[in-house]
Amino acid sequence: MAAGAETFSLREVLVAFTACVSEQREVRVDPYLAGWKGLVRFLNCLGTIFSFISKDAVTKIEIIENYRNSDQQEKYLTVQSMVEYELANDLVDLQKRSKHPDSGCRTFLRLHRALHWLQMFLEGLRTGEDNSKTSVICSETYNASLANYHPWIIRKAAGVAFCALPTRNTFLETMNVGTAEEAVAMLGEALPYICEVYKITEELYAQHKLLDLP
Ligand SMILES: CCCCCCCCCCCCC/C=C/[C@@H](O)[C@H](COP(=O)(O)O)NC(=O)CCCCCCCCCCCCCCC
Repeated sequence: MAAGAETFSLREVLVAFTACVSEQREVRVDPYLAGWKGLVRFLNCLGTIFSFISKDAVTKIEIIENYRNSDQQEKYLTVQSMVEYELANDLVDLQKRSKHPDSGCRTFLRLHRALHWLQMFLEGLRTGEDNSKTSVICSETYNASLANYHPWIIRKAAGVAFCALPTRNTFLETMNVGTAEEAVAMLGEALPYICEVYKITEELYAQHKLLDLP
């Protein structure tokens, strides 16, 4: 485990996702990115074998952060306002990546798909047997979700990296939220919020036919 892991608690990350949904049922971008940044820090604690994954996540987080720091920052306050602004101004490549290869909409979609994996993975961890293998939970949930969007070489590299994951109980303790039982309880509290963020985004993207953005 890399230095710094002991000062890090996954609770703060999950709390960020609980702050994502506004009273109008909009998804706030800043806490969403804060949640992902925390997950990336956690992933980095698990070892350098995961750095190709965290680098890609960081690239995507930074693309959206740049929009949040631009002249158009208020247009990127929520996922709803981002979609509305980019579509109204023709800022999204709908068929193939060309004029706007890094639109907020296509970049956010990549994180959104990864959130689906996260939701399934955390649920698998929460309900798994004490001595079950995190690597198995991880690869099963990855194959059922994100893998469908990844080329063979990425799937292969991901599969190799998953083998480095510790057992479920060690993994739960690495989360620094107390005992494995306490970590499971925290997952139970946090997961409905993550599911809600996922569901709202999925509905929005489906409504605008954006779920297959190149
Ligand atoms: C705990 C183990 C973590 C395993 C992570 C499982 C997810 C595996 C994802 C593999 C992605 C490989 C990197 C490359 C991806 C890109 O090709 C691909 C497509 O992008 P493009 O359209 O711009 O080309 N990118 C993506 O799909 C975005 C992937 C973002 C992955 C972020 C994963 C962060 C994982 C954080 C784990 C934290 C675990 C917390 C547990 C309590």
